Amino acid sequence: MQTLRDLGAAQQPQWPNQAALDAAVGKLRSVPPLVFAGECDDLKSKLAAVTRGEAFLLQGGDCAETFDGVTADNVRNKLRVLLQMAVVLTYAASVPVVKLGRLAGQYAKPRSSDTETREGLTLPAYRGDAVNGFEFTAESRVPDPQRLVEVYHASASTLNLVRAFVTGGYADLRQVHTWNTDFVKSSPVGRRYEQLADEIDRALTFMKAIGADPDEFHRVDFHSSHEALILEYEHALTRVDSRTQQPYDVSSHFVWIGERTRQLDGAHVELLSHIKNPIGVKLGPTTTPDDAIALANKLNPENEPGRLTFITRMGAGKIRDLLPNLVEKVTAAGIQVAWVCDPMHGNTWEASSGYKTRSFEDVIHEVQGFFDVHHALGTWPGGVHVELTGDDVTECVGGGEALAEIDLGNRYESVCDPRLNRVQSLELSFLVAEMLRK
Ligand SMILES: O=C[C@H](O)[C@H](O)COP(=O)(O)O
Ligand SMILES: C=C(OP(=O)(O)O)C(=O)O
Ligand SMILES: [Mn+2]
Repeated sequence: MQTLRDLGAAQQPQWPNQAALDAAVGKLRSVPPLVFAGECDDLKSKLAAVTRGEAFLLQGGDCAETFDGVTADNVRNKLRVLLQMAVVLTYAASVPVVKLGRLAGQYAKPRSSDTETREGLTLPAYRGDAVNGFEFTAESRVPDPQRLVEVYHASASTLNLVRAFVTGGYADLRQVHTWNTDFVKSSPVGRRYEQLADEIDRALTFMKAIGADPDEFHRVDFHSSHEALILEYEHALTRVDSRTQQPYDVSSHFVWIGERTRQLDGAHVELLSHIKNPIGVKLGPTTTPDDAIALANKLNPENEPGRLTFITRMGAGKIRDLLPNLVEKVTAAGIQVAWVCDPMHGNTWEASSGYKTRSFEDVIHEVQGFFDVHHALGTWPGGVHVELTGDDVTECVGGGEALAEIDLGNRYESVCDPRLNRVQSLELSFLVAEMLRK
């Protein structure tokens, strides 16, 4: 029988011990699903609204989650900044915002190089906590399939807390001020947010006065997503839904195929073509319109709105040249797709200190280019996909706090790509809200 790996699967770990892999996969096949297929369908209908130009997607979280990062503070801070950004976008632009965390499963990383060399020592590259350890020792860098079981448990803990927050009152719109308390005095963007929160308070008081049900504001819809990279993991967590008899990848509500694994005949496209979740594909600067059309035909043969999201990541200097032809041809082919901008992955560079970084200004330029291209074509700029954290890290330069290259070492905590910090994330949301309003 042909296996997924026979199809040519890019970016897979070389597991050293087949018996250990079989045991981990066996365990994963027996565990309960992390999400319910009906929830995936709900998200799909929300993404259909994005496709129709009636809603905007905010997708964000770490480049790479870590097992050590599964703490209440870390999860809460990430959720909090996403809720604040969503409020800014919804209120300032009067557009419904679909909230999608890049979390509870984002543990595996594709890499440019299979190895990493430090001071003359070459070891296998770190491929995310799903595969091996970040620590630069030969022992830690050996792929260990037991980590896949740990990914499941880490994802379950994260999702459990997120579900508690979004349904249990933390995400209640009447808490708009509370999300900002430790922040407001220290930054201009915090004060700007506070003014917006005051306006929301007044609007809520008004709505209550005219008889609206305050419980309407008590909970928010929030979904999970990650890159479907490790085939054994995603396949083991694919289950047949008892309602519809259709297969769903129950590791997450939404999964996407990365830029490095989107080969039309490759294993990732094959696997995701068989599941019913809403899915995404990253499209980098080498993508031709024919590539995109062929991917859409294979991944969404019924052309169902909400099923497929194209996440473009061209780079700030290229987007105005490359995106128009892509969007124009895909649209002319009648393809139903949500267009989302990842302004991070085309804009990474190495600072002289050796830290991988991105400039906030490049990020904004790419988003502005994305809006301008869609505006010129009459298509809908459907959302943003960002690497961010709720903490005050120093990983991307620029922004209102004018973080400089020299500051990067102060608090650089990412194990893979540099993330926007809390201030930069909120600033981005105000700028995107302005673009949306226009
Ligand atoms: O997050 C995306 C990729 O895994 C990452 O950009 C690859 O980084 P690398 O070029 O350091 O391998
Ligand atoms: C690997 C990633 O991106 P891309 O596939 O676009 O390079 C990512 O989103 O972290
Ligand atoms: Mn990344």
